[in-house]
Amino acid sequence: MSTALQLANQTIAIIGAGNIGRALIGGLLRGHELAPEQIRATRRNPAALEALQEEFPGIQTTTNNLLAVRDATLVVLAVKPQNAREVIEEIRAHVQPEALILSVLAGLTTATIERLFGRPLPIVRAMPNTPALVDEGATALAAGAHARPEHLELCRQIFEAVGKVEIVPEYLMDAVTGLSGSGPAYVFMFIEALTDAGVKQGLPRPVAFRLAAQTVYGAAKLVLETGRHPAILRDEVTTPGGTAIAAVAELEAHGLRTMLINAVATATRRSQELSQLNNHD
Ligand SMILES: NC(=O)C1=CN([C@@H]2O[C@H](COP(=O)(O)OP(=O)(O)OC[C@H]3O[C@@H](n4cnc5c(N)ncnc54)[C@H](O)[C@@H]3O)[C@@H](O)[C@H]2O)C=CC1
Ligand SMILES: O=C(O)[C@@H]1CCC=N1
Repeated sequence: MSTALQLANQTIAIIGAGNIGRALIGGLLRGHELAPEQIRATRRNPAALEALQEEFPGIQTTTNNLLAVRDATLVVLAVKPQNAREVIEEIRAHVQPEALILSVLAGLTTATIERLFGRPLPIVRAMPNTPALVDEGATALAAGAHARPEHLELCRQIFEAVGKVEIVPEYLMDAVTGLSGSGPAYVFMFIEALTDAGVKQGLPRPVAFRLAAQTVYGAAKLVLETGRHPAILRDEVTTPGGTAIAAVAELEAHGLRTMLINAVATATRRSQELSQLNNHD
């Protein structure tokens, strides 16, 4: 029989508190279940750590990973994939035997992480995205071989503080990385392009920018809140013989859908390649 792990009882070390790590600290503290003193954050740049301390008063910040992990019950690996090996080799002898490892690293399997630690340990793999910074993240979680359901639940609580969570089998994490992990980049390009399009038609850039961003936000909200199929919602915009259908035909002619399908396939392949690279000694 497994017992639930309480977020309030955790001591959390965030190794590599950059964009994603910072988003998690914000979400954890806004949830009010955890005191700032229960969080230790590391990164390389002392000035950036000072800024983090100012943003989140009370958390412990250090450039010393060993100091951060020694009493941690949950260790979050949030460095870039290329720094993962050195960081794991540095901390592995100092991580508590019972600690849960939560990895947000793209393209590093739980089996590889376990091999780098050199012993069986509970690992949960997460693929969040940067809208977690404004509590609108989309995160997928996958359990490693030794993670128990209560470990997965604890991680779900952490990411639900900064957005929506899906649980998937680990083999789907590359696809998640291609879709929602990398997806904000595609949407930002879309907003930028839509802004340029408005400027080309004579709108002042700040006005075009606000209209473009709000259109993307509002359309996403309409899909999520109504639960209706996007094709039906699109049909409601396209007045017969009107403006929207003329533009839709143009987008179809230039292969918008195929472009996105291929872009996500390419990002998924790249995530698979990174997994292969990281699997080799
Ligand atoms: N940026 C994104 O949209 C997403 C990133 N990820 C994953 O999250 C991880 C972090 O990405 P970001 O936050 O964007 O990167 P980032 O570069 O903002 O943060 C990484 C941090 O790690 C620190 N670091 C590097 N070496 C270190 C060491 N030896 N000890 C302690 N800290 C060290 C750096 O100082 C930096 O602050 C990556 O593995 C990436 O695959 C996952 C999902 C989305
Ligand atoms: O581009 C990357 O590798 C990371 C993972 C998902 C988004 N950014």
